Amino acid sequence: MFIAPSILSADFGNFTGDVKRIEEAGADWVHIDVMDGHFVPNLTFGSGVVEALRPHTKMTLDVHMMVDNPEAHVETFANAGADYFTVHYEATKHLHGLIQTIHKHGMKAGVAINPATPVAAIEPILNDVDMVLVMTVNPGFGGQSFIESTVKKMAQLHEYRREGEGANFLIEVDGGITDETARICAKNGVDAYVAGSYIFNKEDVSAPIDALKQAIKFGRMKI
Ligand SMILES: O=C(CO)[C@H](O)[C@H](O)COP(=O)(O)O
Ligand SMILES: [Co+2]
Repeated sequence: MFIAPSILSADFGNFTGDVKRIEEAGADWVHIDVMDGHFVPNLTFGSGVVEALRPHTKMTLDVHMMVDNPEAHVETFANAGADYFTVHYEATKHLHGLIQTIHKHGMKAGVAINPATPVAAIEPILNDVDMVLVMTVNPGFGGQSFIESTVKKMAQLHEYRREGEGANFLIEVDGGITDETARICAKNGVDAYVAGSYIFNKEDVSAPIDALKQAIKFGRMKI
């Protein structure tokens, strides 16, 4: 299991300090939400934040691109030190080619699906990706509530991975993740858990990270 705190809810004036705090508290990845004000209404940050964080942590840098035309940014994020580069199915016309380009640049390729997008839409590329991100809220903002109807997509992906030949992707969830919702996701085969407000809204970030790990362990026993 991978716990991936989203720095969307961190202190924008002290990203390196907050990244050190989550690393010491046992987080595995840093989730970096890139928003362009077009694909989603919000604007956040670009590859400069990845480049600035890279020397300060050994954690995997998990970049979530909520932008139109993600093709234009593959090279800069690869050079900045991103490990996962996850693009939205809804944001590109040439998903298969984009996955190839991401791999050519030495990054792991993820594909994200919005709550209204079915798993069937990405089935043709499931054997080509390293991760599928099931959005459990509509993208754009932190602090929203988990959308229950997304759970069956986790189960479908888990089933596909178990039955299908050549499928080797991780399943990630993002949005409204708490100990309660993480337990539901864990029961449905999820590997990576993004949480922003649940972690950073607490004084002591180790308590929510520990609570997530416990909930996931418990949920996995029910698979
Ligand atoms: O991609 C995102 C929003 O589009 C964020 O990663 C996500 O919302 C995390 O925030 P929270 O855990 O507070 O819901
Ligand atoms: Co995200």
